[in-house]
Amino acid sequence: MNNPDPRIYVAGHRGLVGSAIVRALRARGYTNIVTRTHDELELTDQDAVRAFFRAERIDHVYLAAARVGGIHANNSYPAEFIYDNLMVQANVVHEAWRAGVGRLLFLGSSCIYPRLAQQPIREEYLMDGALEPTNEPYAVAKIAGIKLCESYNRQYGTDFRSVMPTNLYGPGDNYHPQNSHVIPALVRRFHEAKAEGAREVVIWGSGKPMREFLYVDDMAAASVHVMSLPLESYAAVTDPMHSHINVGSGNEVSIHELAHLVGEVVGFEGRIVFDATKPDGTPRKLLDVSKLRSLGWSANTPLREGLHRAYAAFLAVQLADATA
Ligand SMILES: NC(=O)C1=CN([C@@H]2O[C@H](COP(=O)(O)OP(=O)(O)OC[C@H]3O[C@@H](n4cnc5c(N)ncnc54)[C@H](OP(=O)(O)O)[C@@H]3O)[C@@H](O)[C@H]2O)C=CC1
Ligand SMILES: C[C@H]1O[C@H](OP(=O)(O)OP(=O)(O)OC[C@H]2O[C@@H](n3cnc4c(=O)[nH]c(N)nc43)[C@H](O)[C@@H]2O)[C@@H](O)[C@@H](O)C1=O
Repeated sequence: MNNPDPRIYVAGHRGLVGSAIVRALRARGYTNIVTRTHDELELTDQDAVRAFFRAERIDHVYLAAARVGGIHANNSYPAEFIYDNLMVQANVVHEAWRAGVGRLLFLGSSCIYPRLAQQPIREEYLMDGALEPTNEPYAVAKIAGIKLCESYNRQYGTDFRSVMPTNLYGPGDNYHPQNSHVIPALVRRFHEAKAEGAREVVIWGSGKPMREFLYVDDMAAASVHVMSLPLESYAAVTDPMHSHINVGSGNEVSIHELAHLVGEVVGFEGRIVFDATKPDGTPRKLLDVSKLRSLGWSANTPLREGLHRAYAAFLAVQLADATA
C-alpha cells in the first residue's frame, strides 16, 4: 500500500518554485517534509549529498534546486549555468537512486527545445534542432537531467519523472535588476519608475518575442499532481522510458503586450520604449500541454490575476525590508 504521508525532500525550498511546492504539499496535508538551505547542504558536493540521503531515508524528492536566471544571467555566466546544474542534478539523482528513493521529480525548462521548434512544442521535439544560444549551456544541462532520469529508469527500474515548465513568475521571485526573468524585472522597474515619477520605462529587446507564462502556484500544483499519479498513468503518456512532460498555461503574449500589462497592474502612466540593442532570445516558445491535460491537470490562474498577486507579493517584500 502507498504510504499516505511519505518523507519528502524538497530541494531548493527557499526558491520561487521550491517554496510554492512546500505550500502545495502542506495544503494537501503532507507533514513529513524535509528541507535544507543552500548553506546547510551544498548540492554540488557529492559527499555531502550522499551523507544527506543516507541519514534522512527520503521517500520522494522534488528537485527544484538549480542555478536559475533570465536571459542576461544565462548569457553572462554560462560556466556556472552548465556546471552547477549538471553537478546538482547528477548528485541528487545518483544519490537518490543509491538510497532507494521511491519517486523523484526533476524540473527542467522549456528552453530544452530547439530555438525554432514547431509551435506549440510537443515533448517529442526534444533534440530535433539547434538550441537558443543565449541559454544553450543551461539547456544542455537540463537535457542531461532528463536523460539521467530516463537512464536510471531504464537500467535500474527507478521512478524518476521530469516536468518541463514554461516561464514562471509569482511570490518568492528574484527581483535582481539584471539577472532576473522578465516579469520580476518589469514589476520592479515599473514600480520604481512610478515611485520616482519617471516619464518612461525601457524594456529589453524588440518587444516581439512571444512567451508563455505560468503562475508559480499552478506550477507547484502540477508538480504535486504529476508526483501523485500512479506510474502506469504517467508512463502511458510519456514514452517507454518515462521521459518528460510539458507544464504550461497554454497561452502566450508578446513582450510588448506583457510590458503594457505590467505597467497597468503597477499603475505606471508614462511611456514604454524598447531597447533593440538587448537580446530577444527565442522568438517563440509555446508548449503543447495536451499530455498533462489528458492526465487531468490544467492551469487556472489568468496572467492578469497572477500579475496582481505577484505585484502584491513584491510590495509585501518591499514593506518587510523597509520595516526590518
Ligand atoms: N523561474 C522560472 O521561470 C523557471 C524555472 N524553472 C526551473 O524550476 C526550478 C526552480 O527554479 P526557481 O525556483 O525559479 O529558482 P530559484 O533561483 O528561485 O531557486 C533555486 C533554489 O535552489 C537553491 N540552490 C541553487 N543552487 C544550489 C546548490 N548548489 N546547492 C543547494 N541549493 C542550491 C537556491 O538557493 P540559493 O538561492 O541560496 O542559491 C534556491 O533556493 C529550476 O530547476 C529551474 O530550472 C524552469 C522553467 C522556468
Ligand atoms: C525561463 C527561461 O528564462 C530565460 O529565457 P527567456 O525566456 O528569454 O527569459 P527572460 O524572462 O529573461 O526574457 C524573456 C523576454 O523578455 C525580454 N525582456 C524585456 N525586458 C527584460 C528585462 O528587463 N529582463 C529580462 N530578463 N528580460 C527582459 C527578453 O529580452 C526576452 O525576449 C532562459 O535564459 C532560461 O533560463 C529559461 O528557461
